[in-house]
Amino acid sequence: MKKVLTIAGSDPSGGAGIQADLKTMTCHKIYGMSVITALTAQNTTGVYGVSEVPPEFVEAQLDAVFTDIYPDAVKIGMVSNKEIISVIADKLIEYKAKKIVLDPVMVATSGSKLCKDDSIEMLINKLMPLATVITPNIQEAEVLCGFEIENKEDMEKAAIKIAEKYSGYILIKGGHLVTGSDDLLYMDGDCIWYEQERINNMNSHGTGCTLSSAIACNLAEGHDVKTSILNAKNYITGALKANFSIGKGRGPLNHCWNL
Ligand SMILES: Nc1ncnc2c1ncn2[C@@H]1O[C@H](COP(=O)(O)OP(=O)(O)OP(=O)(O)O)[C@@H](O)[C@H]1O
Ligand SMILES: Cc1ncc(CO)c(N)n1
Repeated sequence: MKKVLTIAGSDPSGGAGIQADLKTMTCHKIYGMSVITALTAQNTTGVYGVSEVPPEFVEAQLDAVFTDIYPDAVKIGMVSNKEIISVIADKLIEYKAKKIVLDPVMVATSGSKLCKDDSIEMLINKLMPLATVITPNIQEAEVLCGFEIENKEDMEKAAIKIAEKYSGYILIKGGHLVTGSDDLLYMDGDCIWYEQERINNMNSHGTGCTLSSAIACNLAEGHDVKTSILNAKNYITGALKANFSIGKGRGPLNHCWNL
């Protein structure tokens, strides 16, 4: 069985963060492991509190995992401050971690901030260079490129701009565009569009976490980046189409739809 590690925040309501990642891994028949960076008090209606894990304890968790069960791929989600980002980058370098999917989580679906403004530079300079693929949504891509994105043409321009600072694969997710849910993969001047008709389902809490974990699972299985994204996109589409509906707000996906 392949092993994947998620480094992310906890969502006690089970739709996003660590919980979404571990469910996704289990439904891919992958052995999932988790290093928790922050506790959040959140549910389908919003984020009501965040308690960051001390960086030394993030470090202790990373040591515990890497010295015992070496992951075949790593997914990084919510990393909310500079100290935590720095410690993660140092440890990933020390343990020579491979196949790293970085979801630069900045804001929750509900609109709450999940990272401090002054940590973004550290994320760009220390963590992004280690990633095989980064998966910003539209809003996060806007922060990374410095201009507004309104359509697919803007997404291509944004990817070209982000590529000035980052040489790996860039997947800009189009889930927040009104026109459709097409995602753009950019690398070395090549654009690949993963086209998907918009599914009429407001229960999309945790789609970003789930997609990046599914990509990590596919990379761990030995698929290349393009195939991993195609498979992950099919998985997320199925999980949205399953039309699961729980909670009082924007509900989670049905992670088990494929079993
Ligand atoms: N209504 C939808 N129909 C089809 N695909 C969707 C829909 N909403 C999101 N997706 C897909 O889900 C994936 C995650 O995209 P999205 O832009 O929602 O990420 P995100 O904002 O990081 O997610 P999160 O809500 O977890 O923060 C992408 O592949 C996107 O295309
Ligand atoms: C813990 C956590 N990570 C990521 C997201 C983004 O969906 C969220 N809402 N919560």
